[in-house]
Order: sequence, then structure tokens, then C-alpha cells
Amino acid sequence: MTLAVLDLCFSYGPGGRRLEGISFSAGARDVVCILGPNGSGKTTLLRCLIGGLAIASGRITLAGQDATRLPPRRLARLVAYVPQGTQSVFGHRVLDIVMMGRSAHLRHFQTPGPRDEEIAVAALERVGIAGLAERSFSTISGGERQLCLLARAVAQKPAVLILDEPAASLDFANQARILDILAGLADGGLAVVMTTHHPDHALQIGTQVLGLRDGRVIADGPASRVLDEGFLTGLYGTPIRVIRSPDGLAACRPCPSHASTGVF
Ligand SMILES: Nc1ncnc2c1ncn2[C@@H]1O[C@H](COP(=O)(O)OP(=O)(O)OP(=O)(O)O)[C@@H](O)[C@H]1O
Repeated sequence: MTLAVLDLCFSYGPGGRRLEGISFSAGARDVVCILGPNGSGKTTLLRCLIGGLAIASGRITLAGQDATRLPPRRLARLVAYVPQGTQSVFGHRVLDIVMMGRSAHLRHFQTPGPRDEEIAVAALERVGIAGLAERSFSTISGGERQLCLLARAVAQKPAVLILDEPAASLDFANQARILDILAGLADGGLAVVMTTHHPDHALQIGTQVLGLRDGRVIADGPASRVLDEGFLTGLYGTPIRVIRSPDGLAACRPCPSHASTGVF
């Protein structure tokens, strides 16, 4: 399924921050990475995509249908959203939170059954936190909550997966695990759209990159073409080097004038 965005405009009100003329598409097997400095509009754009904010003009379509007119339950069967850092004051178990991903597939007033629980447990296993299933969501760590929310989205079995900085609170190993899971989900046919503050993550799994600055797209295209030193330096307003190893791996490194070179 393809999520397509055409000339999307949004404003937080007169004089407020805006998104202007955003266009891109994410088809099955794509991983679109949205990069941009703090406050550039990444979360705002994702919230427009999931119908959380009403766009001022433009179009958002799913398989050619106007996504802003889809009934919420139909939209929830097609699109899953993993927000940035969520808290819960309720005493839900981790498994309960993941089971919530199944609600879009249930009839009105139907309670989740054993098959839904199997799917939820499998999702927890996939993200590597099955051992936390019985813990209260409010007592697990920020990174564990992030993994739990990804498991909920996996259990939802969407066609399009939208994630806001999915690796933000994760240790190195879990960042690699998440990237691997997202690449695997895309390989399996999902369209993935994610924001990230790590250009390296876009280098690792991004098929396309969208560079946002002040609510506008300043560059977009295949990650391998867009992610160069000129683009990254212009996007973040600080010198950034892209270092390539002889075996073809690439990594990004900010190099502000007073930072240590890191050369030993
Ligand atoms: N509810 C709101 N009302 C008014 N302005 C808002 C609102 N939410 C966000 N903004 C402003 O819109 C701009 C874009 O915010 P947004 O959260 O989309 O940026 P971002 O690129 O996701 O930032 P970050 O990388 O820091 O998470 C910011 O200047 C922010 O202050």
C-alpha cells in the first residue's frame, strides 16, 4: 500500500509554525526517514499523516483513497503510529498495552481472544521484551516503553507504520535491534515512515530521505544520493563529515570547530 502526500500545508494558527508544500510517498518496502533540526516540523508532519492534526490544504492518500476521509477504525487497520515517549498513569500490564494494537481488528464491544494474545506475545518476542509482559507499563524504563509501543504497532499488523524517533531512548544494541526489525517489516511489505535525529540510521535502513527545515522540504530522494556532507551540513547548520570505510560502510560525524577530532 502506498501512502502519498501531495502539497500538504498546515499551520498552528495565525503567526504559528507551519508546514508548507510537503510532498512525498512511501510504498510497500520503503523506509522513508524524515530528518531535520529540532522544531523543523517532523512530529507535526507525522501527526498530520495520522489525522491527529487537520491539514489546511493538500492531499494525503492511502492506496489512492483520501486518508482524511477514512473512518477511524479503517484508518487504524491500515496505519499504526509509534509516538515519542508515552507515559501511562494506569496500571496496564505491558501485554495489555500490546493487546490494544488488536482493537482495530475487533468488532464493536468484542474483547480480544486467545489469537489476539498470541499475536501480542509474538510481537513482544519480536522486539525482545517478552520477559516484561506481566510488568506494569508505568514501571518499565523509557527504552522498554519504546519497545513496548513498537510491539503494539507490530501487533496491529498495519500496512503503513509511522514512527516518531523510534530509537531515541534506546541503547546501542536496541537501536540496532529496532533498525533490524523495521528493515524486516519493510522487507515483508510494509511502508515505513520514521523521523530520526540519527542520519546514520537513515544510512543504514532508509530507502528515501526527506530533509525538513523550517517546515519545508529542502531535499528528498534515495538515501544513497541525498545523504552527503553538503546536505547534512546545510540541514543542521554545522559541519558534518560522512566517513566511509573501505568495506563500504558509512557513518556521519558532526565536526564543530571546538570539538575534539577524536583522532588518537
Ligand atoms: N501545539 C502546538 N501549538 C503551537 N506550536 C506548536 C505546537 N506543537 C509544536 N509547535 C511548534 O511547531 C514547530 C514544530 O514542532 P515539531 O514538534 O513538529 O518539531 P520537530 O521537528 O518534531 O522537533 P524535535 O526534533 O525537537 O522533536 C516547533 O516550533 C514547535 O514549537
